[in-house]
Amino acid sequence: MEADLIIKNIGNLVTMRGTNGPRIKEEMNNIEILKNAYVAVKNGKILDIGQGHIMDKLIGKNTEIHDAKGLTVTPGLVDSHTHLVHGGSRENEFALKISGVSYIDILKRGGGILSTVKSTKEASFDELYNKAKKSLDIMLEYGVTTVEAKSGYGLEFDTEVKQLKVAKKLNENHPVDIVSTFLGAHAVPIKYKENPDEFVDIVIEMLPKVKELAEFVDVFCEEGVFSVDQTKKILQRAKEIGYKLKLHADEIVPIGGAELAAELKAISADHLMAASENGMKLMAENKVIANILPGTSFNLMKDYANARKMIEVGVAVSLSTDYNPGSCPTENIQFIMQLGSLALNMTPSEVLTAVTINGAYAVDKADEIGSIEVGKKADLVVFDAPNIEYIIYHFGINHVYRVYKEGKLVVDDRRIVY
Ligand SMILES: N=CN[C@@H](CCC(=O)O)C(=O)O
Ligand SMILES: [Zn+2]
Repeated sequence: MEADLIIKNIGNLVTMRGTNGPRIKEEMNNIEILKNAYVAVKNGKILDIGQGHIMDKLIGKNTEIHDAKGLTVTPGLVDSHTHLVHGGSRENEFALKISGVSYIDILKRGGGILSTVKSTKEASFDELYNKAKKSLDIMLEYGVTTVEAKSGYGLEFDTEVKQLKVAKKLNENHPVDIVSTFLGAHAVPIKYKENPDEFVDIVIEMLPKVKELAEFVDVFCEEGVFSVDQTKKILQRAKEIGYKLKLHADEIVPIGGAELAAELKAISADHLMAASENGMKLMAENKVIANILPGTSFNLMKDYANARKMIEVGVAVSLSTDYNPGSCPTENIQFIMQLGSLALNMTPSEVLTAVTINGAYAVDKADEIGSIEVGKKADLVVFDAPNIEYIIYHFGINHVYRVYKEGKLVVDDRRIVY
C-alpha cells in the first residue's frame, strides 16, 4: 500500500515495540532502537517500519518524503499527570516556600490549592481556555502528543464542570490529545473544614453528573487532606459507576496510599515519594503503575520517590510533569526526563520507556499510542540528538526538532506549525 508520508534517514528509531503490558524491570531498559530506519504513515497511522532500502510499493506519486537527517525519532511523549486547566499563578507563595513553610501549611492557611480554586472560579471559560492552550502549545513544542488533564480547582460542581469542558474543547481543537480526570477531591474547602465527610459525600454526588466529561477519577490521599478511608469511599463509588482510577498517593506522609491503589486496582498511583516497600510490592502484584513526578520533589525541595526500588520489585514506572501552578509550575517534560536520570537514577532507556509506552498505559491508551508499531497513531518526535543518551545528558534545553501528530507535521524546526 502507498504511504501518505515516509520519514526516512532516521539515525536511531526508538520503537518501544515488543511487550504486551506496561514494561517492568529489565523490559524498561531493553528497548528496540533501529539504525538507518524509516517510518511510513497512512491515514494518520503507522503503515510500516523498516531499515535500509524503502520498499517501492510504499512510494506513490502523492507520497511525501521527509528526511530525518540521521537524527533520533521516538514515539510522541505522554504527559500522564497534569493539572492543565487552572486560573492564576502562585509566585506570591514562593518566598514562603523558600523560607521553609511547608506545602501543607500553606494550604492550611487558605493558600496553595485553595488559592488556585479562587482564581479558577473567577476566571471565565475563555480565560481558562486560552491559558491552558498556551501551556499545551509549550508541551507540544517539547514533544508531548498526549496529556492527562485533571479538574480539581473548583471543589464545587459548576467550576469543576467548567474546567472539564475547557479540557474537552481543547481536545477537540488542539492537536494534542487530552485524557480527562475528575479530581473533585483535591482539597477540602474551608467551609467543610470541621466536617470533611460532608464534602466527601458532595464529591460522591458529583460523580455520576460528570461521567460524560471524564474517564478517570483521582483523589489527593494525604495526611491533612483526604484520609485513606475517605479516598476509598470516593474511589469505590467511582469504580462502580465505570470510571478508571488514579490516586495522588503517599506524596508527603506514608499513610497507605500505595496499598490502597493496589487494593482498588487503580491504573496508577502518583507521586509516591513516601511510599512503603510493602506498598510498592502490592502495586507490582496488582499491576498498578507508579507515576513518578520528580519535578514536584525538585520544586518543593523534598525527597524523591525511590524509582530504583520500584523497578526492582517489578512496578512499571511512568514519569510526568505534574504541571500545576503550585508544586510544579513547568510544562517541560524533557527536564522531568533529565531528573528521571539525575535524581531517580533511571537509565535513559528507562526514562524513555516511562514517558512513552508506560505513560500510554498510565492513561489506558496503549492500544493507540506509546510505541511506534503498525496500526498505532503516527505520533512521532524527531529529536535533534544523535542518540537518546544525548537528550538526557545535555540538560535544560529543548531538543525537539519536529513533532508529527497522527502523521501531520505540527512542530517544525522547533516551532508550532499546526
Ligand atoms: N498534591 C496535590 N496536587 C497537586 C498540586 C496542586 C497545586 O499545588 O495546585 C500535585 O499533584 O502536586
Ligand atoms: Zn497532581
